[in-house]
Amino acid sequence: MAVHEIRHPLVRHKIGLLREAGISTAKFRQLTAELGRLLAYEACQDLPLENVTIDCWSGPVEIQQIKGKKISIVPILRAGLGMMDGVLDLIPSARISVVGLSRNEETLQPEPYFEKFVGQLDERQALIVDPMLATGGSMIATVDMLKRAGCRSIKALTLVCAPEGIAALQAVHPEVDIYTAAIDSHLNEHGYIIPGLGDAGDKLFGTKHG
Ligand SMILES: O=P(O)(O)OC[C@H]1O[C@H](OP(=O)(O)OP(=O)(O)O)[C@H](O)[C@@H]1O
Ligand SMILES: O=c1cc[nH]c(=O)[nH]1
Ligand SMILES: [Mg+2]
Repeated sequence: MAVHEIRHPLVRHKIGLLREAGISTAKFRQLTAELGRLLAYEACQDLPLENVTIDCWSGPVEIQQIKGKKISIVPILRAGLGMMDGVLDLIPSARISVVGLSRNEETLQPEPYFEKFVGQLDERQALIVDPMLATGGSMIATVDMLKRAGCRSIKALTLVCAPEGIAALQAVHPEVDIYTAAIDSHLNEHGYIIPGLGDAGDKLFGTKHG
């Protein structure tokens, strides 16, 4: 598994802004979508191209198109929705497969509550989006679900990863590449990433203050 921590100055700048305590819901949403867009740009770097001849105004011309596999964006509810629109800005025709998981605050285990996948997942590149990879449990469960549905090509886009979560995902699904804006220090005793962002879902949806 390759872990791509994106070093682009725009990504470094925006992830820094996102860490500010007291950030408004509007600003958190805006930056999360912008980072989703920048990470999607990086994650699509190796999509294969094919040459196609089209009718241009000046006559036939050979152009390049993305070949083969079509993309399914896979937001993990809720927080993954915050990145989804940014990814859709770049890939507006992508199909969307939704996974609902809620991390139990006591056990830190992901509890599934929703799954709705598009068809032909075996022919699609899945781009899972979730701002936080903490213990890795939610990402591992999502990859498990996608594989059970036949998906064979999966990438994970996250804003912040804990080293513990990367190791856990790597141990179970070594072929899944990660594209992230930051690899942080560690998890605290409550399973939160340090320094991290706090609770990304609550910040995006305005369900908790502070
Ligand atoms: O790597 P893990 O230890 O599994 O933790 C990460 C998960 O926790 C958060 O979601 P949460 O369950 O809080 O749901 P929410 O998005 O609805 O707030 C986050 O968005 C990830 O999905
Ligand atoms: O740091 C963390 C860990 C899990 N979920 C979050 O929203 N933040
Ligand atoms: Mg949450």
